[in-house]
Amino acid sequence: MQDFIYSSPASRVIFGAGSLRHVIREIDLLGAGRAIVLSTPEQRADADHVAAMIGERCAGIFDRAVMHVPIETARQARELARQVNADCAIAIGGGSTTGLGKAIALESPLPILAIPTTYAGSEMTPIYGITEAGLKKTGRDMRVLPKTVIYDPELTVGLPTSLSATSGINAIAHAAEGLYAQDANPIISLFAEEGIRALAQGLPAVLANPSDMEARSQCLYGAWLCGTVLGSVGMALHHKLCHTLGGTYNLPHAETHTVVLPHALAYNAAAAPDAMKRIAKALGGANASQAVYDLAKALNAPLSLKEIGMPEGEIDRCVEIAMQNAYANPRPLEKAALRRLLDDAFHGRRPAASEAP
Ligand SMILES: NC(=O)C1=CN([C@@H]2O[C@H](COP(=O)(O)OP(=O)(O)OC[C@H]3O[C@@H](n4cnc5c(N)ncnc54)[C@H](OP(=O)(O)O)[C@@H]3O)[C@@H](O)[C@H]2O)C=CC1
Ligand SMILES: O=C(O)/C=C\C(=O)CC(=O)O
Repeated sequence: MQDFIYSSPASRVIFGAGSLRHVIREIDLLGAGRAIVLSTPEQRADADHVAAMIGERCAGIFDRAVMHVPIETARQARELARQVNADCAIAIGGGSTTGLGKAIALESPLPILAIPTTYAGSEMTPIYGITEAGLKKTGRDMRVLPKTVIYDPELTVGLPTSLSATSGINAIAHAAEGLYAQDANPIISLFAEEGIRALAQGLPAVLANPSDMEARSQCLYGAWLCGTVLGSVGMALHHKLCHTLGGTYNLPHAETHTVVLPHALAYNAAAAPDAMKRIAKALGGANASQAVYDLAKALNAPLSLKEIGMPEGEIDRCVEIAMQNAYANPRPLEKAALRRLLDDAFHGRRPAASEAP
């Protein structure tokens, strides 16, 4: 066994159907008085529900969270939190709403109580992202890690099956790259394997019956574990490519992860054989990249970059951008192979069984 460093994230997690009922107790345990509740405009009803549950402990609602946290939105939310004297922020929603909470925590001492309703996993990471003048900057800061997370699968029943599928594969991507991370460690690898297994089991059952609480619980449990992996070890080629594609062509976040993952795994397969074995085993398949592709297909998820909005003729430009910044990856970045990867992802081809470079 190799030497390793393991740091335990400091979040308190409350998990279970109906666990939202503990929200006042959790505000108390944070030592907070009054909370500002954050949501997207479309999830305003969820924010209203939380506000009604906490009554006079609600200092106000900010319902303007949007994807990628524009700096203007972050400033408005920070200002409202200040005006209403909130000493805690409750973020109910997906990664966009959690991201807004993080932007507040970055510049104030407000602890975040996150109530995730997708599988993106942001609630378990100290990673923040803020978009200014069209450019998204990400960073790591322990101040933004939510202090408490309430995982209530009942709140995910309304997540459409299409988004459940892609958000679930977004979570699997965190775990898959965690298994071959440069700073991987055996504990986080256990989280990764178990997270993939739970999602691979839960997602088809959610597709069959979106109200199946056992399946919803499996998925949210898997999302928690995969989010912990994202927050604990470094990501590699797959996440960098998705960041480039999402930022350059404004592609939808979870869908981009879903399309790219099989191809990023095929690219890295020969350089990370142990990780591939563990990913394949957790997915119940023989080959990691094909098993991810087949799962996405079975879930009726998008399989090509073309169908999610990437324009034709952009692959070379994308390869250039991907080659610009050096980062850790099991296999070195090779222009021709990256081009093949992106071409396969653009057309949605199933990765070949032989994954050797
Ligand atoms: N910092 C980090 O560690 C991480 C950050 N992220 C960031 O988070 C963002 C993506 O997060 P993601 O969760 O995928 O997307 P969003 O938070 O944008 O949510 C995606 C969609 O899900 C809808 N939605 C969420 N929950 C429900 C629900 N329970 N029922 C019905 N609809 C629901 C939202 O609807 P509506 O808009 O209609 O409310 C929205 O359309 C990106 O900006 C990404 O970069 C992602 C992972 C980790
Ligand atoms: O871009 C961010 O906000 C930070 C990290 C992620 O989105 C992780 C991911 O690509 O899923």
